[in-house]
Amino acid sequence: MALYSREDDVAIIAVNNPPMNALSHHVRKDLIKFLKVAEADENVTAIVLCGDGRTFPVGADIKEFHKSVSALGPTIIDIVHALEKSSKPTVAAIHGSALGGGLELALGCHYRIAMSTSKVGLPEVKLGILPGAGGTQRLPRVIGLDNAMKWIAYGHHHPAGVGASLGLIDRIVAKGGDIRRSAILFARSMVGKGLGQRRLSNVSVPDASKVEELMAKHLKEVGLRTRGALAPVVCLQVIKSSALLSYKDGLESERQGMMTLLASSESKAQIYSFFSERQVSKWNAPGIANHATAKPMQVRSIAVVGLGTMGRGIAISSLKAGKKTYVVELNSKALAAGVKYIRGYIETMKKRAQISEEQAAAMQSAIIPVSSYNGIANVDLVIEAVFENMKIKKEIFGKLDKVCKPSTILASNTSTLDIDEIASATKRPEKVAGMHFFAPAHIMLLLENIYGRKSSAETIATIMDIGKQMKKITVLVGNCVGFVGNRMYGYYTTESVFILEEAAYPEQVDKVLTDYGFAMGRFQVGDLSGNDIGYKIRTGLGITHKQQPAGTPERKRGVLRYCPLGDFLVEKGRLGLKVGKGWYKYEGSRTPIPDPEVRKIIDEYRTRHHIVPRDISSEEVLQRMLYPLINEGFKILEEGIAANPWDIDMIYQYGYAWPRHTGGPMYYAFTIGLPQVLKVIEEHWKAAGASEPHWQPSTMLTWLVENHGNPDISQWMPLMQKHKSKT
Ligand SMILES: C[C@H](O)[C@H](C)C(=O)SCCNC(=O)CCNC(=O)[C@H](O)C(C)(C)COP(=O)([O-])OP(=O)([O-])OC[C@H]1O[C@@H](n2cnc3c(N)ncnc32)[C@H](O)[C@@H]1OP(=O)([O-])[O-]
Repeated sequence: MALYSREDDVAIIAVNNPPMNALSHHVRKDLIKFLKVAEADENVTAIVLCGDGRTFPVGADIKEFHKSVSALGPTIIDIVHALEKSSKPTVAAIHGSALGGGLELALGCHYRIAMSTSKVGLPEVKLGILPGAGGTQRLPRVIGLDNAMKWIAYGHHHPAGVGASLGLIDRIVAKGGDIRRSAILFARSMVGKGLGQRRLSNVSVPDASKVEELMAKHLKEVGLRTRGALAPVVCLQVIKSSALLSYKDGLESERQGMMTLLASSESKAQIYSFFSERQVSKWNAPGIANHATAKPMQVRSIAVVGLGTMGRGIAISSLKAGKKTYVVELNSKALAAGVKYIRGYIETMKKRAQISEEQAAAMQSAIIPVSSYNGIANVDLVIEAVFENMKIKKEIFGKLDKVCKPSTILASNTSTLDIDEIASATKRPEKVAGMHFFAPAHIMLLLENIYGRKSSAETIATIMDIGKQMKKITVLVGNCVGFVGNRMYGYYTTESVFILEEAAYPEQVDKVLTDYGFAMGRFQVGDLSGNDIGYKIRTGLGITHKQQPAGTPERKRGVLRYCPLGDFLVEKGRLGLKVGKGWYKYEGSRTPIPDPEVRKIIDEYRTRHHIVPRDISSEEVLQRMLYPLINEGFKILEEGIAANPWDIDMIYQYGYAWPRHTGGPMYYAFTIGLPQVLKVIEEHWKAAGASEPHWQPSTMLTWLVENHGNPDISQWMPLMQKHKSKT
């Protein structure tokens, strides 16, 4: 709803639809109604539009999308035009965020004032759509075509100050000021001033003459940064019409663009992603607790043990979350180097205005370097980030268990090792869990938290809460080798080298993946993170080429098919970008260059095994790269390691750069259709059999297809639970 009140001669229309004042149908009806009241009331000389509670409206009600109510009149554009047409000055009073349809309402107003702390933007492209209430036509008229293309094609939230510098915001109210009072005074001061040029539909686009060069520039950039996503391109085409067509015709092209995008599978995937980002925080650990039943422990101090690349990033995330941060290295040189890096990075963030002077000073003084475990006896949470070795980790956990106070939670940043085994080195397994950050930990948004068999409800609630305080997309999963992300990824990399054996070279496989939307292909990612990481894991499993007794078939490990090409690379020193060569060669930049040396290694290997390379379609490459990963995702769901498909999809979007406009591996399977995915998996399983167990179809996938065909992704787990409860 919206509320109407008057302050003497100024009408105040306040949107009141907690938590974010989304412009649901009932709100829209109230807004039109109250605008008519204000317009008709002779005692009213000006109108202020604002939001109650946390924020100004943050846009259309996304929950109404794809429901008939979203199109029910009045629409947001109707309200925009009513605000603009008003004979009395209309002023938008912005606090919190004015986003999407909310900012479009403000663009309907004759004036906009905002709190200095507020944010403004048109983020619709992140939902796979475009600003559909005049934003594509009105924003360019205020901030120019160039800026409008940037704002809309990428959908960032901009500080109000930036909006003011571009002429979008007419007055900034300092922190602590009263935005509503300021707006009333401002509105009153505008009474009697001409509104002609304040009606944006009357104004022309300032840099319209540059439309072709700007279009070319932004299309190129969008092509590089949003890899194959439809919405950014359609946004640019529609914004272009603001420079070439009348306001009315421009609006029509906006309406058509919106229809195209709303009907696209991409926008459905991105809207699914919007709600999934929020769903994952509603965690559930079956048989232990869930987000509603468990209470987190208060954490004032965090100790990070090990200041390698991961430890440094975790320490910075802890400092950004306002925690007293103990940084631990037993070796004084390593301690000094780690602290130096962290202090330097804080200064860099300050220079980039990512944090304020005060925040930087507070972070600097919250760093406590420590060179013995005794120094962290009283911390609330320890996050261990040392070398990936079980023996070393158990030793450290054993020592921490002895020195830390009983309430201290001990978490490991391991990316694959068994949490229960680590916990067994302590007398407090209920206080042990995994917190798997992704490199670089202070940049990557994903935090994969792992609960062990004995982790307590409070321990789980606490690590989930810390993830939220670090502003991470925090996903809770159960304990198994490789947890969710790396467990699935293992089959992605396994199949990739099988494809090299049979038919393709690294650059061909990677092109299929980047065309699909990944920022980088599998082999380029291997070179970036270091091919020796995978080699160490294979060495730990005893399966690398070098470790095999003489006479062991190169392409077999017991009954399992094996491909040693990745081993050959590492054994030849081709560790990746860090040494200038891996699956590609690198000549002074991060640009991967196909290397004839690698082709030679692959060709010689094929010759040795009498493999005649065959043609392979992009479709087959894509299916063989993604379907084993999806199949494993279903196995993870049936085992209860992940509670919901969106947990997996958020892990892949925020940890493995899975393209957002396809939703993630599980949502992608739903888009393709589970019967089709199962059919392909079964064909490979029939062909490969026990030598390639990653193609053995998941029981859950098979059951869903046989009993429900392609049920909506939101129904997968309820259907499974119902089935299980009957059996
Ligand atoms: C014509 C027009 O051109 C078009 C068509 C449009 O306008 S399209 C719409 C364009 N607008 C957007 O894209 C902005 C979307 N919102 C956000 O980006 C964020 O909310 C936020 C503003 C940055 C705050 O983040 P937060 O972290 O502080 O809180 P939260 O957890 O996210 O949100 C708190 C709760 O509010 C819910 N919520 C937030 N925005 C919503 C919206 N626009 N519609 C419906 N629900 C919304 C959210 O699901 C969560 O619910 P629950 O989980 O508690 O049940």
